[in-house]
Amino acid sequence: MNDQPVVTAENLSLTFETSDGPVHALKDVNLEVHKGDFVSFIGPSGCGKTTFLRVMADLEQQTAGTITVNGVSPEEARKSRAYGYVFQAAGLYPWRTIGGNIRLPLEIMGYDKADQDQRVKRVLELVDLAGFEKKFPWQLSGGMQQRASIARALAFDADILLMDEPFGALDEIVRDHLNEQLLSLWDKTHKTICFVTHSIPEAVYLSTKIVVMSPRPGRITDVIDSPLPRERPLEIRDTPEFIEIAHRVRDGLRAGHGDD
Ligand SMILES: Nc1ncnc2c1ncn2[C@@H]1O[C@H](COP(=O)(O)OP(=O)(O)OP(=O)(O)O)[C@@H](O)[C@H]1O
Repeated sequence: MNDQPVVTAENLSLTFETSDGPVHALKDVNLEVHKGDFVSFIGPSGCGKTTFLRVMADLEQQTAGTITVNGVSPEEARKSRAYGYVFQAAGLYPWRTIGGNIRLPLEIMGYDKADQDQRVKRVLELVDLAGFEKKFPWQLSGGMQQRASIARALAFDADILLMDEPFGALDEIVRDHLNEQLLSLWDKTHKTICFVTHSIPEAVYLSTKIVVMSPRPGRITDVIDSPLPRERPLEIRDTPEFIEIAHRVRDGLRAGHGDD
């Protein structure tokens, strides 16, 4: 694993001023994410998972502390197209085909037509949707739509994929399948992935690093570097090593609740 830091947050805090008073969405967050890491953020609602992803992506600004992405500010990283962002809802435009949806950011960024065609084809193959380019979103299952939205985030070769609970709305079997596919995609593309989830098994199955968070104020309570191998069949979830990490995550989540 490469040791080059992709994200470095130091004493990062973000307080929202609201009519009900200040909301401490993030308080003194310290974290390093390395190139090629698969990092999951797990914690109860309101612990700042989405806010942290949004700060990385330059969609929100911290009120104290520092953060760098690829060694520069989130704004500079955004301008150099360092990120792809995948949301909980696939967010595909119903009037555009799957290919048309993936092509949209490429059109906006001014890629020429031949380059667009080649990129759309490549990312559809990566997410196992070759042949679905001309279909409309409503002709695909929920899981396939989510894969299309991942393809859209991959199309312009961002090295960092920010994924905010992308599989949260899907049933467990579909989710298992997408988790396997996501790991294989991560392996093939060497991306750095930051992934928000509420699911302990999902976090443990996917991650090289698990960041456990707690609310009020939003903070990190544990960072677990996973000892699991990179190669992970779904059955790994029944092994003692897997169960031990899952226990540690659960304990971290319980301890955070106890602070309320
Ligand atoms: N724009 C905003 N204005 C005011 N408060 C906000 C804003 N965005 C988030 N918050 C508050 O900041 C805290 C952290 O929110 P955030 O969405 O990051 O949590 P989360 O861990 O992602 O939660 P969930 O799992 O429910 O998505 C919450 O208390 C939330 O209400």
